[in-house]
Amino acid sequence: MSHQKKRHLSLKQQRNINKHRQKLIEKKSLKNQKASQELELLLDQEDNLEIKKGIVISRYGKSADVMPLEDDKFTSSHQRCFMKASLDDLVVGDIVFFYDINAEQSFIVEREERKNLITRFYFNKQRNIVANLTTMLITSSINPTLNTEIIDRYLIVAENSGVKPIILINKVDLVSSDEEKAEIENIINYYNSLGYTTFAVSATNNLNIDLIKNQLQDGLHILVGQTGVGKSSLINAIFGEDLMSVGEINYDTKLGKHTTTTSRLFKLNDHSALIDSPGIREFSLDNYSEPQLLKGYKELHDPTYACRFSDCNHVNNLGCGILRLRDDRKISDFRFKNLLSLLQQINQS
Ligand SMILES: Nc1nc2c(ncn2[C@@H]2O[C@H](COP(=O)(O)OP(=O)(O)OP(=O)(O)O)[C@@H](O)[C@H]2O)c(=O)[nH]1
Ligand SMILES: [Zn+2]
Repeated sequence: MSHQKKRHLSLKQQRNINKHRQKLIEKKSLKNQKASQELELLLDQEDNLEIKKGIVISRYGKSADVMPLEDDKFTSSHQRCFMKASLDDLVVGDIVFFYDINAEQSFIVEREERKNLITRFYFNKQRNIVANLTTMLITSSINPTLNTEIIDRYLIVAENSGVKPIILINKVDLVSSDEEKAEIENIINYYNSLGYTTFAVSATNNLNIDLIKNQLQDGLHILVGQTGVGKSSLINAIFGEDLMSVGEINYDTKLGKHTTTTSRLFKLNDHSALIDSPGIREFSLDNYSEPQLLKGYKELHDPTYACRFSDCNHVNNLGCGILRLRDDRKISDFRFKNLLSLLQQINQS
């Protein structure tokens, strides 16, 4: 293998790949049919095989679809890859190195260290959902009602994973009274004052879609939110006519109702992509601890508002920082209410 072909690899990665290749050679008599086919392919073409860098754009059971990266830029193709057993927890967004064998069967031998990882707890198990996110677009809508508790829940997830949250309040074309308008403006101003970029948008009227696009020039982004808030509509509005689906072959450009459960990655430009992931569309905080929950509340980052006792019930305990925060009017009523409700939920589960 020439140095030219390995130019994207660090020394450690080269070492790992060489070790893997050595192991394959040693295991010539592998019992597993698939593995020996892979082995033969690798050995037959050893000198022609190129190691490429790519990003996982979809996962299916024992395989993954990988989009090759050229000079770290997104491309327009993808190939089906198998992987060594120790890499079977790969998720969309993972950066990998693979032997480029052919479009139907290539082989992943290395994963780059993740910048971050979003997991979800369900069926009693922690499951990986998506890796290496830059932005989480927390989507809500004013119709039927604006649910700020769900916004706060996602903020907790974003704060604990090191992903930048942006809050979208969709369907503002449906605002019907000055009173409602003022209420929404208050909420937006409050989140902005905490340092969270928050936009009132309308997918239907194309309102402020450019503001969203400006935030998505670089990196991997995901839209999350309850069903019906307009995530698919917003993705269509963000992409306009140029929606490019690489996660699925023959995927319709209009994101209408679909039943697929795999995450898909849509390229926005050479350096930016949007992920649509049913796995993270909604989820609870079942496996979050109280300190993690409190970490997700910026108002509590001021150490003067720590509770005096570690087993504080935040209801009538002396020295409760959260109650003091409210008394000092350093937290809005709606955020305080959501906080108590979320604390109750995690303490029940
Ligand atoms: N009035 C109005 N309706 C909207 C807007 N955005 C979406 N909708 C409507 O809201 C409904 C749900 O939109 P979707 O884009 O399917 O919502 P979703 O969040 O992708 O829903 P799931 O796929 O179930 O998660 C559809 O009837 C849309 O036409 C908007 O900005 N204004
Ligand atoms: Zn307390």
